[in-house]
Parts: sequence; structure tokens; C-alpha cells
Amino acid sequence: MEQEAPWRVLEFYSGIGGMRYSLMKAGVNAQFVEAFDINDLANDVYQHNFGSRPYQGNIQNLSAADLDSYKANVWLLSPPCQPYTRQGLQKHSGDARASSFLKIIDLIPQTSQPPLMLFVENVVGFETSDTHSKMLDMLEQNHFTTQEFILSPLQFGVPYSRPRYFCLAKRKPLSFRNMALNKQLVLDPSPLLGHDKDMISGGDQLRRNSDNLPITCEAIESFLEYPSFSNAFNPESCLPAHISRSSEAVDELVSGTLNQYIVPLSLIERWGSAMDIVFPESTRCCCFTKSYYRYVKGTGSLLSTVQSQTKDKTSSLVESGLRYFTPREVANLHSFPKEFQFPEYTSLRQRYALLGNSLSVAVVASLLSYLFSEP
Ligand SMILES: C[S@@+](CC[C@H](N)C(=O)[O-])C[C@H]1O[C@@H](n2cnc3c(N)ncnc32)[C@H](O)[C@@H]1O
Repeated sequence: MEQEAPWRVLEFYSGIGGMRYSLMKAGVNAQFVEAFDINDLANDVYQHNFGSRPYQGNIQNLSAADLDSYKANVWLLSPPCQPYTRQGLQKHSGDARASSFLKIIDLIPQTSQPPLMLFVENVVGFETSDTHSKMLDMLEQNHFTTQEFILSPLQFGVPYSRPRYFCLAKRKPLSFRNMALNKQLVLDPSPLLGHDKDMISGGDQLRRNSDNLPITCEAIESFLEYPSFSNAFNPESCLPAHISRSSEAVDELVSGTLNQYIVPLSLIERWGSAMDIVFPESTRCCCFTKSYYRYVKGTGSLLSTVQSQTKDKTSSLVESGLRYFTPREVANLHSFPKEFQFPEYTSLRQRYALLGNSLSVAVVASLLSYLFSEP
């Protein structure tokens, strides 16, 4: 059989390439025509892994003629989330960081060849914004059919809570495999997993509570870079009195690179009660944000390296050997492939920041595979 021409893909707000990895994982025959990101360092990481450097400019300065010149038929977009986050001021389209995406929304009708498929990722909260209303109006007026999802890696067996909003759009005459979901906001991954017949079609009945799904997640342990370092992760400053401070493993740890992942005693004392602490055997951890490692509260989970079953009630946080997840472990929870690497010169904080801005490849690959499937 003759091989069909690859889909020509544009990746807007490419960051460290989460969308690209997702499309690769979905097995779509695609050619990445161009990626766009304003962040120099994100582009370094992208280039390090994919060999090509994204266009390093402001997306807001693109014209319809620029976009037409790529002759692309698929656009993947993960615009900045800050205008729509619950923690932010929720200025929506009034936030300057929303303007480049609003510009794209304006440009689509002005292109001579609008994309055939569009995929947008953002935070939960986007779906109630005025930017969202503008996007849906534009898509409808330009003959796109849309389906929207809010999904989390937890629903795909990954022990990681990162619910995100997704909009999938196809320009007519293209249509979705499950047309019953047109114009719906779906909170259930079943249609993506080919379980369409299990769905109760129509209205709110689709909106099942994601956390109530009978999904068994793998234990966090399988995502750890250093699972065997559990006891060694007792930092010198936090060692329980009964453990010898001169033990070889501890010396090695304290002098070695692992030291940087140990949560300092001062932070434990100050923020202990606000920390989200998980264990290797836990089947859930919290969303890692771009501020992980800079701030403790609400930025991601910390790992207690003392097994919970060996921990008696009186043992304190100080004794629980708290450490940060390493960037590789965060990448694993984001389902990034093993080959993904940061350039040597990137700092820990930079790595966490870039990962925190990225996405779950497990979730997005599944959505993209559904987007590209035919009825
Ligand atoms: C939410 S992150 C997307 C991350 C990406 N999906 C990934 O996997 O890493 C948003 C990205 O958009 C970039 N960005 C924000 N505003 C931009 C603009 N006006 N022009 C170009 N890039 C922009 C940021 O540098 C950031 O990398």
C-alpha cells in the first residue's frame, strides 16, 4: 500500500517538546515543520533532544502569511497558563500573557489554508475563560467540530495528579471517531481507550468524577531514579539519633550529588505541615509546577524515603528522610521517554521549571491518537 504523505505539524509554545513526544508516542505519521517558543533555554533543551531549534520569537508577531507559508495542516498549542490558573488573578484575556494566543485565534480565519486539526492544552479553569469563548466561537464560525476533555494521568494508570483541559478540533468534512462527544466537555478517558460503548451519551452523565474511576495506578516506586537510596536519603541534618553519622552510605550521600535533593531541616520545620508527602509505595502524587524546589507549598510532592509500614506514629517528619523528586523522576511521571535529557549546563531549578511547564505525554498521546483516528 502506498504510504500517505505525513501530516505537516506546527508546534506552538513548544517548551521542551512535550507535544512532539506525545505525537511520536501516538505513532502518527507526522513531519514537524516548525516549533515556536520565546524561551532561549527551552529551545536549547528542545534542540538537544530533537536536533532542530524552534523559531525563537514572539508568536504574537506572526502574520497569517507567515503561517500560510508553512503549509501545515495540524497545529498543536500549549499557550501560557498563568492567565487562567486558580492561583493567579484570573484576568483571562486581559492578561498580557494571553495576547499571543488571542492573536492566533484571530489569525486562523485570515489564513488561506486554515489547519485541518487543532489541539490546545491548558489548565483547568481555561474552560470558563473569555479566551475559551472566543476560541470556540472562532472554531464554530470556521467549520470546526470540537470535543473537549479534562483528564489527568491518574486516569491512565500513572500515579500523578495533573488534571488539564484539552480542546480537540477537526475542520469539516473531517469528523471524530465518536461523534456523540461533539461539543461536549468529557471527564472520562473511556472514549480514548476505545470503550465508547461503555459511555452514557449526552450531557452531564459524561462528567464522571475522575478520582472515582476504578483505575489502579502503578506505585511511585517504578518511576524513581533512585529507589534503592531510601535509607541513604536520611540527610545528615535530619538523621535520627540512633543512626550512625559516620556510616559509609551517609558519607557518600552527603558528599555526592544526591545531597542536593534532600529537603533541608529548616524547610521541614517551617513548612512541614503544608508539605505533600508521599512514599515509594504511594499510588498518587501532586502536580509538579514550575516552582518546585524554589517553594515547597503547592508546588509538588516530596518523597519520604522511610517506608510507611516501618514508620511508627511517633516518628516525625524530620525522621522520614524527605527528599525532592529528581528532574528525571518528574520527567518519568510526565511519561517522557528515557532518551529525554537536559543539556549538562542547565541548573536544577531550570530543569524543574521547564518540566513544570510541560505536560503528561501519556495523556496527550492518548488524546492525539484519538484526534487522528477516523470514524
Ligand atoms: C505552558 S508552556 C508549554 C510547554 C510545552 N508544551 C512543553 O512541553 O514544554 C508555554 C510555553 O510558551 C512559551 N511562550 C509564552 N509566550 C510566548 C510567546 N508570546 N511567544 C512564543 N512563546 C511563548 C513559554 O516560553 C513556554 O515555553
